[in-house]
Amino acid sequence: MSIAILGTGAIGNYVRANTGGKITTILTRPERVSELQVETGLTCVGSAKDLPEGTNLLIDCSGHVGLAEHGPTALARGIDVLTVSVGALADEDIAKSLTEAAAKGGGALLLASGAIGALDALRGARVGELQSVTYTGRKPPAGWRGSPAEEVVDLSKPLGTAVAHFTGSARQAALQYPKNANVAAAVALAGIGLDDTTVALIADPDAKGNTHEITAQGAFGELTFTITGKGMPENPRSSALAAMSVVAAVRERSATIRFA
Ligand SMILES: NC(=O)C1=CN([C@@H]2O[C@H](COP(=O)(O)OP(=O)(O)OC[C@H]3O[C@@H](n4cnc5c(N)ncnc54)[C@H](O)[C@@H]3O)[C@@H](O)[C@H]2O)C=CC1
Ligand SMILES: O=C([O-])CC(=O)C(=O)O
Repeated sequence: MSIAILGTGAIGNYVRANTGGKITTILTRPERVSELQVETGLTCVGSAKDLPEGTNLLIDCSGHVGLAEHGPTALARGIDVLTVSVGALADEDIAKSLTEAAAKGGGALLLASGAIGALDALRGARVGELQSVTYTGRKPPAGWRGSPAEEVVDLSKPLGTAVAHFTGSARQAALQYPKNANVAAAVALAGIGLDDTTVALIADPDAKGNTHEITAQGAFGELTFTITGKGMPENPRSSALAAMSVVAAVRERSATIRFA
């Protein structure tokens, strides 16, 4: 297995450090190629066109722009792309370009479960009639820095109470909060879709971590799922579980017994 990675931030670095040397190539911005090559000793390239022959997996840990920029080229070359930037699929142009490239080249776009769980239950539940799915994301104020929450609430001052700075569909959430609402998109894609999944995003001074809650009702019964994840030290916006889920997907890729 020859694996490349895009993104050398909090998630990307964790993934590289925990996949036992399986990642041999870094796809980065062209201006960073030489510097990163010296820093890491790995092959570094500035375009998906230049990924070495034989690369069969590109792991995207960069965000929506990176996936939109490099995903289609990799997929068109027949390279599978495992991504945490699930919310990018809320943009119809990006979704179309990824889908067409995958159909043309044979690569598959693999969605990491990321910072959330219960996607397996939703995927099963949607086979029967799934009536409603809601997702609530709750983070400490610092977890919303750099997002549109700042237009609704002053995150630099202590918050006296929890503030819901977004309510709407998963598609709107994913488009407006590219760094915070990938889980909303994952819940939607596993369940009743981006336009029918109801989302609330909350800045909460009492939040003990990044809390994600799903409720769902359908022919299967009822589901309530809550997880309180620890933010990554390098980036409190991103939960450690998101990075762990990518490592798990890489490890399971070569396992003979694995979850389907
Ligand atoms: N699915 C999920 O549960 C989660 C998904 N995410 C997504 O993962 C992304 C990355 O998270 P972190 O590692 O915490 O962020 P980060 O900001 O620490 O790292 C992002 C890295 O990607 C690189 N990058 C960004 N755009 C690029 C481009 N166009 N070309 C090449 N490199 C590019 C940056 O230089 C940086 O190295 C977030 O922006 C978010 O979209 C984050 C948390 C959970
Ligand atoms: O890491 C998290 O807690 C969730 C997140 O940022 C996202 O969904 O983009």
